[in-house]
Amino acid sequence: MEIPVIDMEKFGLREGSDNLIKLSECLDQAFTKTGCARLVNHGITTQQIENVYAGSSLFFNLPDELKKRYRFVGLEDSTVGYIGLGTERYGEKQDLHEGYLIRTAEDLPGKDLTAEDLPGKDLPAEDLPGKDLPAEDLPGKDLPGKDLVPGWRIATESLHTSLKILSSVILDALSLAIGKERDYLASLHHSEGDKKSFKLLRMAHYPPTNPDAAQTSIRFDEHCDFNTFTLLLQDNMGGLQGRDNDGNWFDLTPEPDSIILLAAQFIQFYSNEKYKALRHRVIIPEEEVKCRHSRYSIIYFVNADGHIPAWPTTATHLPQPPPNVQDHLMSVLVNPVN
Ligand SMILES: O=C(O)CCC(=O)C(=O)O
Ligand SMILES: [Fe+2]
Repeated sequence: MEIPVIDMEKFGLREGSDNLIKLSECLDQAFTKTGCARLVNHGITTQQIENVYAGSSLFFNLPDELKKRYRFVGLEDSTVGYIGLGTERYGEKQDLHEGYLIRTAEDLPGKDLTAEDLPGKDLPAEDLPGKDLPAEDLPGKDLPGKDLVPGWRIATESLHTSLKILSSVILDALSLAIGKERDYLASLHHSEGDKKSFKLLRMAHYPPTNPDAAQTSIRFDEHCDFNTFTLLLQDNMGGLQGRDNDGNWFDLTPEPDSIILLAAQFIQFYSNEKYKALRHRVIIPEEEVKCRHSRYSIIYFVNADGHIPAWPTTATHLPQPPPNVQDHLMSVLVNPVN
């Protein structure tokens, strides 16, 4: 399966509407054909991405008791926090991923998480989790006794800002693609960062495993996303797959600096089913060196505001009246147990 490549530089991102029309045509083709695209020359630098992975590596390698302090408690009370290994399950198999969900970088662990918390607090900084990274890349390099993950927040904020800019261009182009005014989707996606916002950024970690684990487990079981569209960044470990219209799985292979764009449910419903949310999953790589290695990814879920109908009131194949986005999310998301 050939994944459509969209070169964002060609459209001069923030310029004339003519370019936006061209982008909307590319998105229309990509979403109609495959439900996904590979974005290149999107303006986000390798360094921005690597810095976030470095912080993720530092955090996810902390002991469980510490990570659980930041536990996600469910969408009703809060949309943010740490989701532990095995607390989300999408199918028969055991999911092997953990993640940290945020609305803004401020939701990441703050000054309350210091070197004092670490079991190995007397160790030199280079022996702290993430020691496989060069010392100058370590977000917590100013240890000991300081805020442990300031670099994670700073790096995440920078990446998040860039992802927001990219996503607003895509929202505008998709509005045109579904035959609406340019600002149509933006007007349904106002909220950002506040308690009501369901635009979420997830830092994900897939711990090392072994080839036999694939019998009973999977890194992330198949599903489609419930938001509008998803921007997905992955390291070079591989395993991400999408499912085509005939039910066959194809690889969404990592390529340096590219971002995978996935059509999700909201755009499926609001395009009158012209676009289909892409089913996807992350498998345990067959290649032993890869499956014995951690995998990191960053996923930006662009979602409409909580009070917006989850599907149009004109959709005849769906129950009417539609629930709002917030209630719909609550009903479909697997609520982590703890
Ligand atoms: O980590 C990945 O590559 C995929 C994760 C995913 O599909 C999700 O978080 O919805
Ligand atoms: Fe997903």
